[in-house]
Amino acid sequence: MMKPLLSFEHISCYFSTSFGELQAVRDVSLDLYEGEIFGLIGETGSGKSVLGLTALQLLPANARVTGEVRFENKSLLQLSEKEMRHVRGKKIALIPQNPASSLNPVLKIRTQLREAVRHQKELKDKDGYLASWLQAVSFSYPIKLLQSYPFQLSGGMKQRILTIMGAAGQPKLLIADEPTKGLDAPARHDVVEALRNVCRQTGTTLLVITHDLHVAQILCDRIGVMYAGRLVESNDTDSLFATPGHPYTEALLLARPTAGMKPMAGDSPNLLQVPSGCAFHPRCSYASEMCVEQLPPWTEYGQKKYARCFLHAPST
Ligand SMILES: Nc1ncnc2c1ncn2[C@@H]1O[C@H](COP(=O)(O)OP(=O)(O)OP(=O)(O)O)[C@@H](O)[C@H]1O
Ligand code: NI
Repeated sequence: MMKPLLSFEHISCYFSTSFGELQAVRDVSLDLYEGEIFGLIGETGSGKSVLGLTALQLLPANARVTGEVRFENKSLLQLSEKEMRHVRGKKIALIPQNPASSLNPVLKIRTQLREAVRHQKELKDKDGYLASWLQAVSFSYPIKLLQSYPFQLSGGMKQRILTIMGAAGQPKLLIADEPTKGLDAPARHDVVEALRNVCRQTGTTLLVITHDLHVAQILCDRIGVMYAGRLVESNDTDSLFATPGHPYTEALLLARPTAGMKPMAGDSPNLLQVPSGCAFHPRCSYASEMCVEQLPPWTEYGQKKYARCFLHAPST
C-alpha cells in the first residue's frame, strides 16, 4: 500500500463571487495510496467537495485552481477536456451526492447500469456481471432488481445502485461525496458495507467525503480533517479517534452525540475573512499569541500522523 495513486500537490482553489474572490481550498497536499479508503471530514463549507472535484476537473467556470493533481504519475490539471473524458468514469469515478437526481426516473435500473459498463466490450454476460455487483452490495434478488425503476427503491437502495454505477466500470479511484446523506441508520450501514465490499474486492481506492464521523470511523483506513479550506490533520482512523492530533478534531469528537454533544465554541469561519495565523485560533482553547500571528507548519509528529498545529511543531 505504499505507492500513491493520487496526489494533491499544493492545491488551492479560488472562486470569483460578487463579494470578491474567495479561497475555498488552501494549499492542500495529500497522497492517496492504492487500495486504501481515505475519508475527508470537516464542517460544511470547509472545502471537502471542492478538493474532490479538482481531481475530476468538474468545478464551475468561476473556479480557479493552482497546484497539481498527479494520478498514476500523470499530471491531471494539464489535461484537455477531451483527455479528461478518458479519465472520468474509467479511471476515476464519482459517486454523486444526490441519488434522487442522479438516476433517471423513467429508465429501468438494468438500462442505467448497462450504460456504466458499455465500455467493457470484453464482457460477454453483462447482466450476470451486474447481478454479481448487486450481490456484492447485498441485494438479495438481483435479477428482479435489474427490472425495477428508481421509484420502487428506497434512498439507501438507490445509493447502493450509484455505488455500483461508479464501481462497475472498474476505475482505480472512486470518489464518494456524502454517500450516506439523508439515510437512516440501517440504510447508512448498508451503504458503508457496500462501499467497503466493493473496494476491498476490487482493490479500488476510495476517497469518501462525509460529515458523518461514525461513517468515517467504521469505513476509513485514514482520515483527513479540513478546516476553512486547509487540511489540519491526517491520521490513521484509530489514532484520530483515540488521540486526535488537532484541537479542531478534538472539538469535533466532543460534539458527537455519543460524547455528550458538547457544542464547539465560536462560529464557523467566513471564507471571505479567514482569521490570521491558524484559522481555528478564535475557537481554540489551546491558542496562544503565536497561533494568531503565524500559520503552524504541517508536521509529521508520529507514524502516519500529521497535524498543522503548534502543539506538535518542533520548537525553534
Ligand atoms: N460555485 C461556487 N461559487 C462560489 N463559491 C463556492 C462555489 N462552490 C463552493 N464555493 C465555496 O467553497 C466553499 C467550500 O465548499 P465545499 O462544497 O467544498 O464545502 P464542503 O466542505 O464540501 O461542505 P459540505 O459539507 O456542505 O458539502 C463553500 O463554503 C463556498 O463558499
Ligand atoms: Ni461537500
